[in-house]
Amino acid sequence: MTTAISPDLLPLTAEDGPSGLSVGGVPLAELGRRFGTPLFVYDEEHLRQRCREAITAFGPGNVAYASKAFLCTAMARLAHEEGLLLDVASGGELRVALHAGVPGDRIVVHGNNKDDGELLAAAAAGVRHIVVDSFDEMDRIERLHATAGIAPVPVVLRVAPGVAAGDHEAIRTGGTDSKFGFGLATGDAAAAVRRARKSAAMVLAGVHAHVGSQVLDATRLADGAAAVARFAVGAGVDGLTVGGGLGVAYEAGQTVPSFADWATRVRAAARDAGWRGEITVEPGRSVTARAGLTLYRVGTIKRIKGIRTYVGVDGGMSDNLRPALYAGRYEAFLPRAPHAPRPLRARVVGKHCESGDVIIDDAALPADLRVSDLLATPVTGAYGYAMASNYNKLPRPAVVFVRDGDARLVVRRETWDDLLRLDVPGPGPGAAGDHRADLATGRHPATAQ
Ligand SMILES: Cc1ncc(COP(=O)(O)O)c(C=O)c1O
Ligand SMILES: N[C@@H](CCCC[NH3+])C(=O)O
Repeated sequence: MTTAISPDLLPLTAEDGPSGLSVGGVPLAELGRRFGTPLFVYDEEHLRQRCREAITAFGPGNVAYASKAFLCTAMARLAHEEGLLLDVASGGELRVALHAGVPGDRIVVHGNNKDDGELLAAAAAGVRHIVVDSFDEMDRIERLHATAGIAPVPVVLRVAPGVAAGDHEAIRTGGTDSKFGFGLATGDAAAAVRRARKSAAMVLAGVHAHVGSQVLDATRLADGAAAVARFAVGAGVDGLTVGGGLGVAYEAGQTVPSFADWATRVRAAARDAGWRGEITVEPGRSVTARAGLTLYRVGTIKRIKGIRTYVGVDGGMSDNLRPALYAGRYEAFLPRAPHAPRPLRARVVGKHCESGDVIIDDAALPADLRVSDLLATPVTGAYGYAMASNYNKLPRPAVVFVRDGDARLVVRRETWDDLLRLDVPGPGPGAAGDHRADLATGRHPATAQ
């Protein structure tokens, strides 16, 4: 492919100008200089527009943003301001949502293995409902009701519908052979409904299914919805959530269903199954992916004659794990020349100590690419920062939201000092003696009383 980057992969406000490509009215070159690289840049207008499109398609109150795709205080606030509920999948995500000011009754709580602390925090926050995933979780909720005095909690039961979809094995969830949910085929889902109805600790508020993520075929999303809707109708349950999973285009030419297509397909499937109520969804990736891009600085270009060219950038698998984990594919462009043809083939790699640290296996790039160029990978707004790590002790990047010519830092870059903040101080350089910290208390044995 020698063509320029497709506008379909760029955030909605992306625009070419004398300083190269800008997003939200701010040139990417300026963002790279001001905030450093690697940098996650989000088009705030794009994020808000996707939230609105989802609500238009499914109706107010029927869309929960799956915060696992990308969460920080600013993102939780934005989704809440736009009228979305928040789907959190751990006590940590719940903590961020509450910190952002999202009221408990706008939050739904997921997780296949919630511990007592997470369940207590959810109950204390008065969450809209807990999505219960297992009989062990029911035991736990009943015990906490009996011993910790938590009020009966609204619960939605997660069902494994026997429909699994998604572009990689690791992100398919809805099959019967899955760690998630009560199997429909096994009879566990029906048993879970009976048990929830009898329990004094739970108020049954609905059923839920999620077939998988990065699903490009709306038929598969509809199949999952049909299976869980049929079950809900048979069981006489009132609420129906059909999960998230709507895919996005990472490369030019991929076609993806819109929120409206998704809503139409899922509604028709549920109606055919006899469902007459509202349908709730939990999109993550489809809200944030294309709104975000990553800026890197090119540091090395290694040409191996007759083999290939490696382009080394200043991030890698610590800010985008998707290529290594799911063979995720991306494109790249130079913000200084967004319309440039891209005849150069090269492998874009990170700075981590392993050969699997690949961002784009076979990227198309402009021929005049040089060291110190700013390079952008679009469609990194979902599961990029969310899965970032400190591998090789790389500080995690900063995140900025851009809008109407302003850039707002929403997550600051980690510093080298941040990399030490969890380390338990030892006896200090040069001190003799036992360097082992007490693993249970976190104190050095010499100081333990
Ligand atoms: C239960 C549940 N809901 C929603 C989502 C969000 O999925 P996506 O980001 O694919 O929309 C996920 C992740 O796949 C999930 O596990
Ligand atoms: N982390 C995955 C998606 C997981 C979906 C959450 N259930 C990805 O980047 O594609």
